[in-house]
Amino acid sequence: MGIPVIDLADALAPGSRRSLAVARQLREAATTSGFFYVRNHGVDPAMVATQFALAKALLELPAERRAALSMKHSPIMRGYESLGEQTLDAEMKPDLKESFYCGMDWPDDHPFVQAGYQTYGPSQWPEELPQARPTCQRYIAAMNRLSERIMQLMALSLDLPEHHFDASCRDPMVTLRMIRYPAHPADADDRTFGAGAHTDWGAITILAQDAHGGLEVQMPDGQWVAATPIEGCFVVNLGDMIPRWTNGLYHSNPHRVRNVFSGGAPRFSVPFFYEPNYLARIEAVPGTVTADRPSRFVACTAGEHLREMYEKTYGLQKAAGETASA
Ligand SMILES: O=C(O)CCC(=O)C(=O)O
Ligand SMILES: [Fe+2]
Repeated sequence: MGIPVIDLADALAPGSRRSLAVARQLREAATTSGFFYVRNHGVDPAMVATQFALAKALLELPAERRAALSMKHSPIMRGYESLGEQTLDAEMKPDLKESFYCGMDWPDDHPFVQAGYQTYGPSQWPEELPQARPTCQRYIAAMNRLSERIMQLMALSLDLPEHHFDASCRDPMVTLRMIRYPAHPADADDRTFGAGAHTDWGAITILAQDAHGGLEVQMPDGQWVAATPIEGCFVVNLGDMIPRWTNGLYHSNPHRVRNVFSGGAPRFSVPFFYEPNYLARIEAVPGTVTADRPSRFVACTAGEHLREMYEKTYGLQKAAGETASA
């Protein structure tokens, strides 16, 4: 069992000819590894290349400029995360990566911005890279379109109407992250990772990775399998909201990164995290609670779920009034 490649040709628009065939492949991946590649996804390769060039420019700004734009200055965690700031696997050493987080531009008077909800609000942009904001906004728009379509194919895969998740995905919580992994140290021990083993927290992640490799996925039998880069493909994986939405039928699998194949060069990756609307209710969809599969999760809102995850890995204080259920 590996990570399948799903070809989205003739499945990119609602009602397309191959939608049901793709939905079947998606179900197979979702009930096993929770990971798949997508090919013919409709995103211009030049746009992806531009995003990597920007990632390099952002993450190689002088240290004092990166510190000035630290995500610690942002109530919604936009900006720079420095080396070792996050520990994705609490049993391991702090992660050997640095990253830049940004999100969609929301109008200041949007009710979710006013409420200070996680992910809705301004990003921090470096003045010296004026192209950063428009480049990221274009990339996010393309990722939003692809994510919406994957959610529709997921609905079909669950024998639901194609548009079942559309309303939950209006005004989604999205985060674009650009990551730089330094070369893995020669004297690293087995507790050293670029990104420690973790599951993603949201609905779907669309990952662009450079050609070096280093990402591994844990299969249901416990084996770790390399998610080797495939030219022209994104890696898509399901986050923890999906098991909650499907009562455990679909999986969010652990994955981890070690930058060990790059010959000493840094590795760059650009994950895009797509989550439903902050207030969307995440509870088992029709057909997923059965006599054999009794209800396994407490229903919650998407916002409550996400907030709980940030608190876990960054040790954030719980915001007043937010009571995420487990
Ligand atoms: O860099 C990668 O390949 C994966 C990054 C990742 O898993 C994450 O940011 O959640
Ligand atoms: Fe991840």
